Amino acid sequence: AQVAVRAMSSSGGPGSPYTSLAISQPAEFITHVELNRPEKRNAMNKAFWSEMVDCFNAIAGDPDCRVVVVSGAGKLFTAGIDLMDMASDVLQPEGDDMARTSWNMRRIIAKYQDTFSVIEKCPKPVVVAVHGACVGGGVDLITACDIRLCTQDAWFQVKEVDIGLAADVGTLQRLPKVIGSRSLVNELALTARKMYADEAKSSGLVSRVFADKEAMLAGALEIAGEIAGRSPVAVQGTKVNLIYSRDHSVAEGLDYMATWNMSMLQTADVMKSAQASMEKKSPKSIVFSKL
Ligand SMILES: CCC/C=C/C=C/C(=O)SCCNC(=O)CCNC(=O)[C@H](O)C(C)(C)COP(=O)(O)OP(=O)(O)OC[C@H]1O[C@@H](n2cnc3c(N)ncnc32)[C@H](O)[C@@H]1OP(=O)(O)O
Repeated sequence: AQVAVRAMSSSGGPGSPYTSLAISQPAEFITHVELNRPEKRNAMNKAFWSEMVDCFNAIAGDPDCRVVVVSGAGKLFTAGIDLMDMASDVLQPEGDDMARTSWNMRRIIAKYQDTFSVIEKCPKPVVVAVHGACVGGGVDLITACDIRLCTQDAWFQVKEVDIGLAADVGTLQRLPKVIGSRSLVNELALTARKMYADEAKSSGLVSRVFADKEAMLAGALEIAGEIAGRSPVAVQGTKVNLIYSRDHSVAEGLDYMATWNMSMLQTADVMKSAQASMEKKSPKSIVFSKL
């Protein structure tokens, strides 16, 4: 996995294992994953749905990556699922009878769900930076990320009802956990109305709004740098436990945490970090072992 991530540095061109993504390493321990079909508004084609899984599995196992930034190339973040590819893949499951066809359809949907669940399962935090439109599958994608940023011109649309389906790859499950108002989630999902940057910020979908894409990417890299400079044991344990706690009771979360830290507290990172803190040094001055 590690080799795959290294090999794909500055990809998108010859030698890259990906056709829909461009991967680079803008700074030590930071991986930038760019949705890279700008001429098709980064519409999520067949290649994209499987390449994201390969890419994030590789990132999960790469000790030289501690944090990921995701953004879109070109005019906007993404136009959602590729409507041209959709007909041939999702809408034509094979099977000798209804049971078998349905079974195959279920398998296809589960595979599509993996494309974004892999982001959540990756222990490295993922910062997503949205400019322009974020449509349909784009909302599924960003709700699986850990930190969401956008530009002032960004808009978000749970578009699925407009194309005749209930969103089935994460939005309906994760968006209610991201923004506090159930009523707002219902309104967005049932009407497919666009939500603009200011409302995205006030509702809690994004934590920061930037004037333009350049400022946003600089901001994303700054946040990523703060994360990458801290103990990977602490950071990855924090992500895993935050997600666990979101889906469990407080008592279950505390129990899981105790089990997690009974081993993870036995790390040199605690002593190194505590010492730096006593000496009023930044954690970024510490050299942590790779994880
Ligand atoms: C089990 C499956 C689970 C997944 C479900 C996911 C569901 C969804 O994602 S629902 C949402 C589907 N997306 C859409 O309905 C958006 C369609 N696109 C647009 O509305 C506009 O393109 C957009 C507002 C995003 C941008 O407009 P702009 O004027 O900037 O660009 P266009 O001139 O429209 O497009 C430029 C070229 O890109 C192609 N393209 C855009 N979107 C898609 C798409 N979703 N699928 C395929 N291709 C797309 C467009 O055809 C143009 O191509 P070309 O004519 O060759 O230049």
